[in-house]
Amino acid sequence: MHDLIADTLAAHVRVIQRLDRLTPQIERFAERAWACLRDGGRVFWMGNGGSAADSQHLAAELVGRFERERPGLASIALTTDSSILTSVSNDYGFDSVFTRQVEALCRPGDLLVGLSTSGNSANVLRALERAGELGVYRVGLTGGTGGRLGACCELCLVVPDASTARIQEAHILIGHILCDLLERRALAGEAPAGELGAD
Ligand SMILES: O=C(CO)[C@@H](O)[C@H](O)[C@H](O)[C@H](O)COP(=O)(O)O
Ligand SMILES: [Zn+2]
Repeated sequence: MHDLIADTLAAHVRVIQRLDRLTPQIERFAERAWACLRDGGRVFWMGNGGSAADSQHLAAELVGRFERERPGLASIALTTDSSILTSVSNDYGFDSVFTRQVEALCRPGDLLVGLSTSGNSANVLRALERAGELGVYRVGLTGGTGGRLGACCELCLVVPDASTARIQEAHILIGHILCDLLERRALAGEAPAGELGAD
């Protein structure tokens, strides 16, 4: 058991060390997300299983706070409303569970993040395709080969590892880096549109 724990810890560290190659893409992600929020857009998140948990975790960091006091940032996880999730799945099928919400909620200028470790979850891919038709900027977080996700996004961050768990651990680190960068921008004085006041 001791060796298994040591192996997992070592595998985690190896993946995290390889993430520096994604620095330009993380920077671009933060620039696009900041531009979206500053101009009154919203950052949406979606994914299945552990990636659903990551989606609501990261939306909560933006609406609430990450590490510093600052105004709330507009962010919504499409994974949280059990009535929407069950009714859309029941009436239209599980592959439509995010697409229907994208059609109802997303507007041009918004940003949608799809998290899929395989890059092949049909409900995520379908929603990203629809979001593209609606003028939404699309970011994919995936790993391994990237599956089909990259073809549905303007920006795709591929964690260089094949293990679902290691990819998820890298995704939440990337998400926390994003929250930190957005929080710093929010505190630098360039307020999001919602905080600019009535005139
Ligand atoms: O958290 C885990 C595994 O660590 C699982 O719940 C995992 O997220 C689920 O199997 C997902 O359905 C996988 O979907 P995806 O990442 O391939 O899009
Ligand atoms: Zn997991």
